[in-house]
Amino acid sequence: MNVKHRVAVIGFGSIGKTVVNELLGTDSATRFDLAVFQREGSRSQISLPASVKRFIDLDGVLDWKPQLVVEAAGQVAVRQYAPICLSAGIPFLISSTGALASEELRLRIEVAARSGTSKALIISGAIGALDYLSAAARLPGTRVTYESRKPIAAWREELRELGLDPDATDEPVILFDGDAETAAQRYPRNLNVAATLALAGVGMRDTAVRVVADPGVDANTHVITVEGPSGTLHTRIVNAPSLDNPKTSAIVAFSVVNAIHQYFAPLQFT
Ligand SMILES: NC(=O)C1=CN([C@@H]2O[C@H](COP(=O)(O)OP(=O)(O)OC[C@H]3O[C@@H](n4cnc5c(N)ncnc54)[C@H](O)[C@@H]3O)[C@@H](O)[C@H]2O)C=CC1
Ligand SMILES: O=C([O-])CC(=O)C(=O)O
Repeated sequence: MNVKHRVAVIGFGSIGKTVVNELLGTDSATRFDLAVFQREGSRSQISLPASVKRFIDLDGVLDWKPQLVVEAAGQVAVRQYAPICLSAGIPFLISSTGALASEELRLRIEVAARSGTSKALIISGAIGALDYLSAAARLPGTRVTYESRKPIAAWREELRELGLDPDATDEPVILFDGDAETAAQRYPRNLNVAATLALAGVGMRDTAVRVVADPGVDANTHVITVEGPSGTLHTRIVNAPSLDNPKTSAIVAFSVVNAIHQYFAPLQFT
C-alpha cells in the first residue's frame, strides 16, 4: 500500500535541505508530500525542488494541514511556531532543542500540546544514548557531564567577540564551564545538545557542561558521562561537520529524517 505523509519543514539550511532531499528520495511504500516554510527574502528560496510547496507564513502552513511540522531553523523559530502548531493539533518536531532551556517556553509548549492533544517531539540530533540516560536519571544520585569539542571553524565569530583571532588560535580555548541552561542559551547554534541531555537526564541546572574550541580536532566531538547507582556510561561521539554549516554535525539531518520515519512507522524505538 502506498501511503503519503504530509510534512512541513521550517528552514532550508544545512539540515532542512538534506531532510527534504532525503525524504523526496525515499524508496519504499512510504512517500512524502513536502512543504518548506521559508522567511521572505531567504537566500535559498530559489533552490527548492519543484514538487515541494513553499510557504512564507505560518498561516499558509496551517491551512495546508500537515500531519507533522519539522523545525530546522533555530531556537527563535521554536518560540515563534511551536505553541501555535501544537495548539492547532499539529505535532511539532524540534531540532533546536536549546529553546527548551527556557522554562517559560517549555511550559508554554507543554500547555499548547495538551490543549491541542498533540505532541512536541525532540530529536537526538548530534548525540545518542538518551534512552540510557533517561532510565539512569530516574535513580537519585545520577550525575551527568558533557564536553563539546569542536574545530575553530565552528567558533569563528565567538572567538572574534572574545578578542581572539581564529586563524592564530593554536591551543584549545575553554569557552565555557557551567550548566546546560546557560550553555544552550549562550550558544544557540552550537550547544542545543546540552539542553537535550538536560531534558532527558537530570535537568538544566544539574547537567555540567564544558565547551572547547580546539584547533587540534577536525570533527565535532561530544563526550557524555553518566554516573550513578545504576552504573556508568561513557560515550565519545566524533561527528563529521556538515559541509554547509561547520557548527552543525552532518548526522543531525539524518537524526531528523530518522525521527520523521519513526513518527509514521508502525514499530517504534522508545
Ligand atoms: N539538536 C541538535 O543536535 C542540533 C540542533 N541544531 C539546530 O538546528 C538549527 C538549524 O541548523 P542548520 O540547518 O545547520 O542551520 P542553517 O543556518 O544552515 O539553516 C537555518 C535555516 O533556517 C532559516 N531560519 C532561521 N530562522 C528562521 C525563522 N525564525 N523562521 C523561518 N526560518 C528561519 C534560515 O533562513 C536558514 O535557511 C540550528 O540553528 C540549531 O538550533 C543544530 C545542530 C545540532
Ligand atoms: O551538531 C552538533 O555537533 C551540535 C550542535 O551544533 C548543537 O548542539 O547545537
